[in-house]
Amino acid sequence: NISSPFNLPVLERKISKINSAFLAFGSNVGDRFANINNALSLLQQNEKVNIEKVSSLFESEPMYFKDQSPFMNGCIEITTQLTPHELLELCKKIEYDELKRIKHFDNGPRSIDLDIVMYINDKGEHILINDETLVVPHPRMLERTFVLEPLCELISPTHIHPISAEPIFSSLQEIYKKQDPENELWVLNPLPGQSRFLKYKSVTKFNCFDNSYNRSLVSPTYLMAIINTTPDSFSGDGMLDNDIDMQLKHIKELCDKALQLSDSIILDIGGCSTRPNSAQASNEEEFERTIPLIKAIRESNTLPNSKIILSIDTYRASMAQKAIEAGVDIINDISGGSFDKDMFKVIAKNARVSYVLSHIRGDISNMVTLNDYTEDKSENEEFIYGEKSTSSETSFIRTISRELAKSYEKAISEGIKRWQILLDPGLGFAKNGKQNLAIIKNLPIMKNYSVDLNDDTYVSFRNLPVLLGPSRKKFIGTITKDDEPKDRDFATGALVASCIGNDTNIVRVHNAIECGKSVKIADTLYRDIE
Ligand SMILES: Nc1nc2ncc(COP(=O)(O)O)nc2c(=O)[nH]1
Ligand SMILES: Nc1nc2ncc(COP(=O)(O)O)nc2c(=O)[nH]1
Repeated sequence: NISSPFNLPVLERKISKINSAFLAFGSNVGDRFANINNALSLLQQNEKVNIEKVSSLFESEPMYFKDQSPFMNGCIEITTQLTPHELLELCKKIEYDELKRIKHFDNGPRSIDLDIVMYINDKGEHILINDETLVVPHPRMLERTFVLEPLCELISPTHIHPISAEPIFSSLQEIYKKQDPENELWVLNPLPGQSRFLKYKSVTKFNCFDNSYNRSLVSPTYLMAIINTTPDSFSGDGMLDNDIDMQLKHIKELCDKALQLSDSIILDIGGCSTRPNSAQASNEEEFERTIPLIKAIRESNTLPNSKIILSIDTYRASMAQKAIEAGVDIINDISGGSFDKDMFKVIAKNARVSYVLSHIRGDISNMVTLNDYTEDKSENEEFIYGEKSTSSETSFIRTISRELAKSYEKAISEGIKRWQILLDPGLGFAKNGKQNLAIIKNLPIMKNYSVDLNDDTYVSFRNLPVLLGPSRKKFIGTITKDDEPKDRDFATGALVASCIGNDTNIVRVHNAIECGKSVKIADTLYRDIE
């Protein structure tokens, strides 16, 4: 387990707001994720450096010299009192002295590479350097999607490159328009255990009808199967008695069928119903219903464990910690960290565990009364696809996104890394039926949303995976006149296909066998996946 280097309490954050710099990191030798985490940890430990932001994690085929392993890349934003040359010295010291990098040849394999991409002084001016040891901005940054893509998560869409005098966003768009496979990237969510990741690939497609270029997912949608061990889940599929053998038998049948259509399956174990106004299970009850089953799944040698990604649906920090110790990969928290103040700290301490950050207002008992989004209280500058947006058409989805961006910023400030986060707009959590449909329809806008939050913090949802959970919810039954949740699977399948058409990364369903077929059809139709 790599301890998170960023879980310094806010008060201890170093005052180093003099200059800022953007660094690119890369690794393609050894445990790439550990190398990167260790390098960032060593940077953070320097008293003249403070890591302000970390991008998503990317994987890409090697550029220039092809005959080597795929690289893991990303970018960070730091504030620093070091000069550019002192910063270069620190990067080299970390690469060679601390992490024992051996340089074979230019563009060759490396355990870690830290490059200065841009350096900006306290007046906000780009520092330009071109001497025999250092060139800033990095001379090859504008030809590298593995630098520009992560960088565009950290800078505003209007950020101009000091040499090209073009917005850096535009340079990236121009590379993508070439539609060259060499420039394609995978986005990764790390999972416990070396080389286990959730992976998503987007490519740029030309739309001949309106001559536009759009990015869309081409990797398979992940199926998250709900394993309700609560007796009172609204969908009535709770496995009443905690009969582990019965549950394992059900899970085996589920996996055998579902894995005929996909390479992996996420099992979301839930021991506490979050149906509106439902009575909340005690800690003990939730523990008894979930942890023994998680352990039994991980200890089973009849289940296809290498293809099973385990999630626990809990808003309790203590439960999350116990589930991580029992072998869970993802914490699925419907509360966005708002029900338990310790949740973010638990996630931050487990750098390889992923976390579903959901939008909600209020709590289980009052969220149904909190779905008034008419007042667009945005005093923030908001962007959609990099363009400023204030239109009333997008007011609702911008409000959801803005509130979720504030939860995201709080999670990051408590040490969670961007690459751990999956977003969920929370269908049915402080939303009525029409609003749930509006979220699904406007999902591409949320995925391409960014905002300048008050304390001049820029948050972008670019590349963050999205999970949607429409399955068997009341808004479906209202439309199809199905009072019984179990009768809503066919309609859920139709809705799941629309979610996939709108670029969702993961869908959470009750009937994983039947909805797994909707996922397969939709992936084949929208993502050209055989
Ligand atoms: N995908 C990918 N390919 C690469 N090829 C060469 C270099 C060498 O970069 P340098 O010029 O900064 O040493 N770095 C990468 C990399 O980080 N990712
Ligand atoms: N990430 C996520 N988790 C969830 N957990 C429970 C429910 C409530 O539905 P259930 O009781 O049928 O599980 N919905 C969600 C959801 O929409 N997203």
